[in-house]
Amino acid sequence: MIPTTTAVWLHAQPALSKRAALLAARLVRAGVAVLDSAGDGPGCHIVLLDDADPTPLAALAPQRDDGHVFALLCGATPPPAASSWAVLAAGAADVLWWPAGDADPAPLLARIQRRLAVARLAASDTVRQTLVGRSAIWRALVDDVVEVAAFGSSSVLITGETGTGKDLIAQAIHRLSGCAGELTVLDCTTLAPELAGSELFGHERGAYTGAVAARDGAFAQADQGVLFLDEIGELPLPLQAQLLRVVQEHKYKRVGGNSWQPSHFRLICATNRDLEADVACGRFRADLLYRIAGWRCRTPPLRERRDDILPLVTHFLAAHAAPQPVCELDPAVRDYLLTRDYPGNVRELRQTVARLWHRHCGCGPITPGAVPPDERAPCAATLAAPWPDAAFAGAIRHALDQGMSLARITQASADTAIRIVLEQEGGSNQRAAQRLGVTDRALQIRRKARPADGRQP
Ligand SMILES: Nc1ncnc2c1ncn2[C@@H]1O[C@H](COP(=O)(O)OP(=O)(O)OP(=O)(O)O)[C@@H](O)[C@H]1O
Repeated sequence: MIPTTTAVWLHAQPALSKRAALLAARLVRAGVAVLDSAGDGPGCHIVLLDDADPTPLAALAPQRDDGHVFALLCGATPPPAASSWAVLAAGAADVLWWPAGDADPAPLLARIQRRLAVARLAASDTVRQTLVGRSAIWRALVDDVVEVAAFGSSSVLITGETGTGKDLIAQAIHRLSGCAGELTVLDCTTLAPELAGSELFGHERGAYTGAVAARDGAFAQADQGVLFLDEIGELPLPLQAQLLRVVQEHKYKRVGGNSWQPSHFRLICATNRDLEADVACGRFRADLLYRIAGWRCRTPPLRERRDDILPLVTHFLAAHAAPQPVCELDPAVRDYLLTRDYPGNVRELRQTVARLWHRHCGCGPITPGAVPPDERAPCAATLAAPWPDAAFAGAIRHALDQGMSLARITQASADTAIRIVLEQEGGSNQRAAQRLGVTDRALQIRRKARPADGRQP
């Protein structure tokens, strides 16, 4: 049952107000607090729509990026697939056919309950303090990871460039999955072909020269826990074949042994390779890929989530500064960190912060002198680069191609600048106004007039 402290906002197109009243009564009977349809706030939003026209979704429930909008399509027949997809594309977390106002709300309540549970876990200190990031793409990934970890048991394949947090995600899945056993980590790049069988499956005494005692392998160690095969894409083909049965049936034989040993483990694999391409060129077995990829996620490179740079910097600085409070950044240092490239992704950012920290001394903010001399040139070049640049012109060309007016483009540019700076300044209106060169009051008025300015235009 949903706690009654949970707000559920009910919105409906005018023609559906009777249906909404019936549904509200059912929800209240189920112990849910139903709030005024005119309001907006934290909690779940339920929107009743005429399935012939799903477009009013955004107007009825102000666009949210927390995945808490549920659409009920109220046509007499099941909605056409295109309507459902259109509603999802407009921002709904899920779409249900709602043929009658007094239908059983249990399916809807189950979905709301799941969303709220995922949101609670994703917002918990343990998750926020380890999987740091506030960009929409990162938060969506964390929601997915939390859901699959805590509410599923499938194998997970994590793909992504080096340094993007694959290892961290694997650790988080282990923590959140609530399994009794440990996280057993095996780096497939370190498996020597002649010892790999023993590393994975263990061996019996006398199985080969030097095997003076029986030994457990990774699959035995991972029993009741999680087995993390890092860099699975580097596994040689013969070893891939050996994994098929144990991954599918959760039983294996030790090297030199005859009996099947059971092992109940959850499998997580990670790679920075394109496994589909490897399958296509015969480097990776398709049958193994299907088995390890019960659920997949991709950790985005830092260049796709630049809004996460400052929160990550604060996170790494806090670790260096503890137990002292984290120090501020001089604006030039902040610009340097925000505009620099990070081919090594978060790992490189972490090392960059460590270098700054080691050169920083005394109290006060970290100043530009802390940036190592050999790293200053690209920064100066970036700052000296002309603006607006080709990327900006490309974005404007795209907007014009979409038929946008000058007013709309101007509006969207201002909205984007405000959104970015507010995110970078942790929501502080005062600091954001200072950076945007407007007064506090002017920014406040604009945000009030355009409440969506904190989101993607
Ligand atoms: N979202 C994040 N929050 C906090 N730290 C992070 C985050 N993402 C990555 N890191 C840090 O960056 C470093 C690299 O992360 P990790 O080892 O998980 O990356 P990876 O994708 O597994 O890299 P590789 O493919 O090279 O093994 C680690 O020190 C990790 O703690």
